[in-house]
Amino acid sequence: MGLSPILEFTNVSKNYGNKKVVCDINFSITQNEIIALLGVNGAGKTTTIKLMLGQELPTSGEIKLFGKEPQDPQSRVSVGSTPQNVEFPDGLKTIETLQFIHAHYPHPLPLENMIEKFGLQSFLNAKASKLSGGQKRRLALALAFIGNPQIIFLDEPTTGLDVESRKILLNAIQDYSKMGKSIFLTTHYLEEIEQIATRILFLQNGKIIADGSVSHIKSLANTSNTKVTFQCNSKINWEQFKNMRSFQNDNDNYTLMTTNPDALIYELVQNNVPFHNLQIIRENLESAFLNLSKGK
Ligand SMILES: Nc1ncnc2c1ncn2[C@@H]1O[C@H](COP(=O)(O)OP(=O)(O)OP(=O)(O)O)[C@@H](O)[C@H]1O
Repeated sequence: MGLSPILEFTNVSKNYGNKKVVCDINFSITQNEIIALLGVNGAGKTTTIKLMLGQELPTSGEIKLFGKEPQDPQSRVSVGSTPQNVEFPDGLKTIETLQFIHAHYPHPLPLENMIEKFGLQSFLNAKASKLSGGQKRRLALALAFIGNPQIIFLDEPTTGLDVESRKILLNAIQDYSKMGKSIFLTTHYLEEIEQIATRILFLQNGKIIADGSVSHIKSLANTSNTKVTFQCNSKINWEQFKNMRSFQNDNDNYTLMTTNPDALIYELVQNNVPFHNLQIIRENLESAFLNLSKGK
């Protein structure tokens, strides 16, 4: 028996005036997923998150969150989120803000753990509205997790975070998914997401043009090529190398393209090619993203 979906989009479209921002998208999310929604600026990522949260209504199609409308308060209790821009009301201190939200949930996570996990100790008594941009984001992230929801939606959560805070967040996301929960996030930082995402949705002009694991997305985007670079100062008959797809050289600096770098390097060694400064540069999600965005 399959897991019942947490969220389901069926033929969902959203227009603003006569501009189609989300076009007939279908997907569902189940337990234990870390899903990254990728796409260039204006692709429709924030709109998709707003639709998921019931902050916008679809022009057509159906969205179900825990089998209910996303605006239904019963489904909202199992959802955590942070918007792209976070603001807090004047007056409440950080600790009071945490306590206030903590008290709203039936089975919240321990407050102390959240304070420690997101490094909030040093500004617990400061007014939340007066925190720095990065501190506000850390507080907002703690608030997204604090209710112990089944799914958390994060719109560009690492934007404005320093290196340490990014690490904290990425760990928090992984720990959370180990508890069987799901996280849905948008991001422009592909390198960090490549490490943790179990699934990538790729949005282009409001359409999902790819949906799958990081390796699936890379394979779709034709990134099976690996670059092998080295320096070599002797003349070589390159035609003999079966595992090489192409080569370029600039004097002694060589760049070879291959789908099998291990086999190619073995061939170089077997043929006594006197190379040095060898580097293997594997294509990453970033290049997959660029290829997909360009429609390659
Ligand atoms: N309330 C609105 N009214 C009219 N147009 C809107 C509205 N909100 C978004 N749009 C338009 O919808 C398109 C998609 O916007 P959206 O914010 O969803 O993109 P995004 O993928 O999140 O972009 P970014 O990476 O820049 O955050 C854009 O062209 C934007 O101008």
